[in-house]
Amino acid sequence: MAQQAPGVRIDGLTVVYKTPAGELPAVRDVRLTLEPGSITGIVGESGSGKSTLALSLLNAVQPPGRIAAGSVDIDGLGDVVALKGEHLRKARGKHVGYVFQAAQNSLNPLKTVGKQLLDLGRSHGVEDLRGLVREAKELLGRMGLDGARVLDSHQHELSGGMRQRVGIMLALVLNAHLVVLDEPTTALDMITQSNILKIIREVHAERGLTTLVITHDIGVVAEVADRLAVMYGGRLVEQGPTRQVLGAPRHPYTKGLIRAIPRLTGDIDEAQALPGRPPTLVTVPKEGCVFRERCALRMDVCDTVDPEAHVDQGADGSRIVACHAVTVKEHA
Ligand SMILES: Nc1ncnc2c1ncn2[C@@H]1O[C@H](COP(=O)(O)OP(=O)(O)OP(=O)(O)O)[C@@H](O)[C@H]1O
Repeated sequence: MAQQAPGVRIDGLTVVYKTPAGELPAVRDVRLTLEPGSITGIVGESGSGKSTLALSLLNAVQPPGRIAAGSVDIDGLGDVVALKGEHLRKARGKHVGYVFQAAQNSLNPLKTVGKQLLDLGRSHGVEDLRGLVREAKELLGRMGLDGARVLDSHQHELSGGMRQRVGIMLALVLNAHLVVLDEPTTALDMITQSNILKIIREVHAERGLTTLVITHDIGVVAEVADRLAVMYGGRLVEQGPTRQVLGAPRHPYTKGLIRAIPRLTGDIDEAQALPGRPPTLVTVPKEGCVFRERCALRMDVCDTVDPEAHVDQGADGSRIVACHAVTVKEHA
């Protein structure tokens, strides 16, 4: 089954939002490859552009946003940026399963979960609707919920954590082989979160999926992802195999994120919050390095030249870092 997992190649992707100050990029010139069968985590603080990037995988960026440049090439689908209308609708759900960040609120309040499940199945031409319900119950059961009861419930009868799990079920139930999970576990306590991440990993392996997990919580990525991409101010600043990036981070922003998490440093007294705040669309620098305002390694060149992504090919996959200071130090 593993051969069904699609590869994804995002190249030169720029997504802008219209603001009173003009069209400003929330995602800028992003290049990212999701290897077939891998789990990739994208991590970054609020506003770094993670959700916008995730929506682009479905060509689902809504006005006032638009994809201004680049391509998202998915095996079996082609460039989704060029897909339109019915082709696009069919691709969503069937080829690309997704849970949006707002999953907790995205259920229709007037219909039971079961009715929405049937609507989803019908809109994608599923003939075996009984099979679909069976599958949904099975997934909900694995996530610790009473499937029959949940399917009979309306949104208001479910807690935030239950809705989140319903969102994950809806992302997986149509058997899409590319799955995008945006903040899949934010409403959950630590034990339930860990449990859900374990299930996501199991289902990923059983079905031979390619999975993208978006989160602000580097601990989530540490638990679930094979590869990690770090996003800041609409740019990908570091990428690599999760263990390597967490064990030996190279970009000053990645180092700061890791230092801020007691769970990862192992010592609550040693955790240090990252100073300063992430930029907004308006305050993000238009030229030079997007991270320089918060960076201890800032040099003159950072003010004017956007650092290029530097690629090192390793046995476990490439490590990529975009930082002048790192490049100067490591390649002096
Ligand atoms: N509809 C919109 N109109 C204008 N600006 C937007 C819109 N949606 C997002 N943005 C801006 O784009 C930037 C990226 O937002 P995005 O939601 O992609 O980031 P994120 O990393 O997913 O953050 P969060 O975790 O808070 O959702 C932010 O500065 C945000 O304010």
